[in-house]
Amino acid sequence: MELDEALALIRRVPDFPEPGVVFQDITPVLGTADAFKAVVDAMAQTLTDVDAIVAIDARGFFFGAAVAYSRGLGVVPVRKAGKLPVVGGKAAYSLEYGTAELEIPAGMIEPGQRVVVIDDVLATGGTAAAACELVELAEAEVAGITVLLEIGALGGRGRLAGRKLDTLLTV
Ligand SMILES: O=P(O)(O)OC[C@H]1O[C@H](OP(=O)(O)OP(=O)(O)O)[C@H](O)[C@@H]1O
Ligand SMILES: Nc1ncnc2[nH]cnc12
Repeated sequence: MELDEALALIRRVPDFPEPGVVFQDITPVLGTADAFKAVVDAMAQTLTDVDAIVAIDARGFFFGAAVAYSRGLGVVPVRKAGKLPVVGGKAAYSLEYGTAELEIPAGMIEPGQRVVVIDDVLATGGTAAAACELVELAEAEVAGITVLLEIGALGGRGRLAGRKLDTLLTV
């Protein structure tokens, strides 16, 4: 399947999870074998010199794990607070529809490693910026951020200024 056809499967759901938000639902991309492959392959091609992948809880796990597997890399889950048994660092952040805290597992990233952060959607950039903060807290380098979909009007790209940012689609 062509990448464009795969990306066209993303559904826009008005007023979810709260009034005024247009939710970009990537579920049909996950559930359609050819689309999932097209998207994962395209995300994997954005990586250059990389030692590890950080994938963001929860939707980022699908893409981060698949990209890591396809590139022969490990995947480090950055999780919503309270889910990891051994925590290396914590960062609070706000996103389009709320606030939360992310945690990185201890000892999974070596100082100096080049790490790419992977997620499904970039909106305000709060989540991705927090994940980058955690990578840098581990004294590793953020080699890039790769997302499937960027919501341009919410300014996430500006929040990540100076970093390598790859997105397959901007709406
Ligand atoms: O750029 P931002 O404004 O920070 O928003 C983007 C984040 O929002 C969504 O996650 P959500 O917290 O809804 O969690 P989920 O993946 O568990 O559904 C999405 O998967 C990104 O991680
Ligand atoms: N509008 C949106 N759709 C899907 N995921 C999101 N994360 C933050 N804003 C979002």
